[in-house]
Amino acid sequence: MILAALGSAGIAVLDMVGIAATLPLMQLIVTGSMAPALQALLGTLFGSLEIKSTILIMACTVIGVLVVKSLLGIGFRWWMLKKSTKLESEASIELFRLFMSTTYLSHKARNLGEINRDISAAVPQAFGQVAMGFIAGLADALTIIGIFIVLLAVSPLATTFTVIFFGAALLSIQSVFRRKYRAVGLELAESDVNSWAAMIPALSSFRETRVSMKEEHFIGRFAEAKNSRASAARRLSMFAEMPKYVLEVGFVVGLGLLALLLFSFEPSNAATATLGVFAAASTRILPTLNRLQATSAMIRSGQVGLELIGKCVRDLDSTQEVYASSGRIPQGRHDLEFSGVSYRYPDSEFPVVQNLDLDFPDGKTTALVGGSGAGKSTILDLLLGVIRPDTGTIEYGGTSIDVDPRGWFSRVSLVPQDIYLVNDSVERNIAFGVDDDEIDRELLSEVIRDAQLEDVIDSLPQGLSTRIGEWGARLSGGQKQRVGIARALYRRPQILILDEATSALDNLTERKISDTVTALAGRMTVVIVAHRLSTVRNAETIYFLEAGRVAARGGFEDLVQRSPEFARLARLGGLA
Ligand SMILES: Nc1ncnc2c1ncn2[C@@H]1O[C@H](COP(=O)(O)OP(=O)(O)OP(=O)(O)O)[C@@H](O)[C@H]1O
Repeated sequence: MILAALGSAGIAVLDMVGIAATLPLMQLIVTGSMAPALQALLGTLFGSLEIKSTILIMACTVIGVLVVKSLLGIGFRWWMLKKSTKLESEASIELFRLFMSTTYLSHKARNLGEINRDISAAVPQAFGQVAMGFIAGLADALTIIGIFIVLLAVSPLATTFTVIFFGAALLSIQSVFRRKYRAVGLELAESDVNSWAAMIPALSSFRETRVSMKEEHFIGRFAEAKNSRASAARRLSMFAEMPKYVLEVGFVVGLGLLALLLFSFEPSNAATATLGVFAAASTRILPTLNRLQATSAMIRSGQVGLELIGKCVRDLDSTQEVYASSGRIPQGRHDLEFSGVSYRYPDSEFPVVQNLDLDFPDGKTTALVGGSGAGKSTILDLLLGVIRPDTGTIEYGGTSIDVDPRGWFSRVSLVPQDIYLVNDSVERNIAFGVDDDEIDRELLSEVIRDAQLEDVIDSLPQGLSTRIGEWGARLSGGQKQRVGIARALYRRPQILILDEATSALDNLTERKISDTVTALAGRMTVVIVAHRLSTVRNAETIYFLEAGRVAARGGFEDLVQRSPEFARLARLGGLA
């Protein structure tokens, strides 16, 4: 910022020199004479000169100064753009990093459209418009001040008049447009969120949108947002340009009034020379003033971006979670234990899970079942370590998982119900988030075997390199789940968690996936969360949950005997 201000000041000084040099040139052209000191200086430098040669030397000096100023101006602009675009990309990266290190709960409460607006639109608005605007405005303001200092030396009367005249014009323009710029900035930011809000649901639920024939509804909402953006952008450009026309008229009127003033108070020769200098200065002042106006529009509308980022950063700062790696999670394989765990969501009145004691013995399969709202997903989030118990402990091999979150994350792997598959190769979908040259081919083959994916890959046209479409569109539900299991296994977890991983599958496919998981038994601890009891039939221990508490615990047959509610559900599922 300091360098930018210095650069702007340097260019303003050159501007001053350029304008100052035009004064003796104008005097020479109009009156045929110039200040004796300057005449003496030229005499010392070039010997005695004819008037034509003197004019030529002075004209060359003015042109030289302007050329140097322009070249420096281009260099300065290039340097500024380099700095500001770099800062802008750094700010976007930092904001993305903040979004990625916020707590899981605060992330869940966010809106994707707003995240996109903040990173992709508000940051450029704040940097491109506000920061760059301030620097450009500073350069222009300094240039104008510099020119006025020179003009003040030429004619204090004319300068005072010009300052008052243009100052009043500028202030009135500002007072008319000031609020409009901000309102337009708000509209631009709002329409960005709205266009996303129309696009995301339509594209994410393409099939439902098609069958329910709601395409036009979403296209209409998108069009509304885009039209509102176009109208706001049009108004912003117009508001930014409007002052130009006002100033142009002001310039002609101002020059006429100035001529009147000068010719009333000064001899006509001197008045003509002064007017000439003012006319020359005005050709420089006018575009600069126009730019200053446009910059002010840019800054005001961009301020909305700055405010959005400020709010977003304050909010993110208060929800940042540092996931340290202390290396304290014990090496090797151990049991996982919940003791007296209770948890209440910040906005819920009562604890969602209460005083839970759960054991997940090493190498065994443990299942969590229960009706909707029983607390299964909450327990799973506690187990993953993305939320923390209010009371009680979760320990792995006797060490709380809280003391080493990163160490703990490296031991667990999750197969969610809706696996997010990207439109990329099978290979990249399994080794998710790993650079190509770092993919461990041996491990890849191993997990493909373990997830019983070999036949699927053999049937694909380009095998492992086949692109599987957005959300794995080329694959069946069961195949997607297998890719999900392979992805989870690629991380070599000690605890594999399946969250309703088979709930959307038909019985036969569910059976196959269950067999795949059963085949992993003994090699790792498996935790299955399910509604459907058929999925958990083979689990060594089943926790039957009701309203956040363990209603019953045991093997499948054991629970059918001991829990009437469990037995009822098993009968409903044709399992008892
Ligand atoms: N982010 C949240 N904020 C407040 N309450 C929540 C939040 N998430 C879940 N709950 C509440 O906690 C309770 C348990 O929810 P949870 O999702 O753990 O149940 P579940 O057994 O997994 O249900 P389902 O089988 O329907 O997914 C529910 O009453 C739910 O409304």
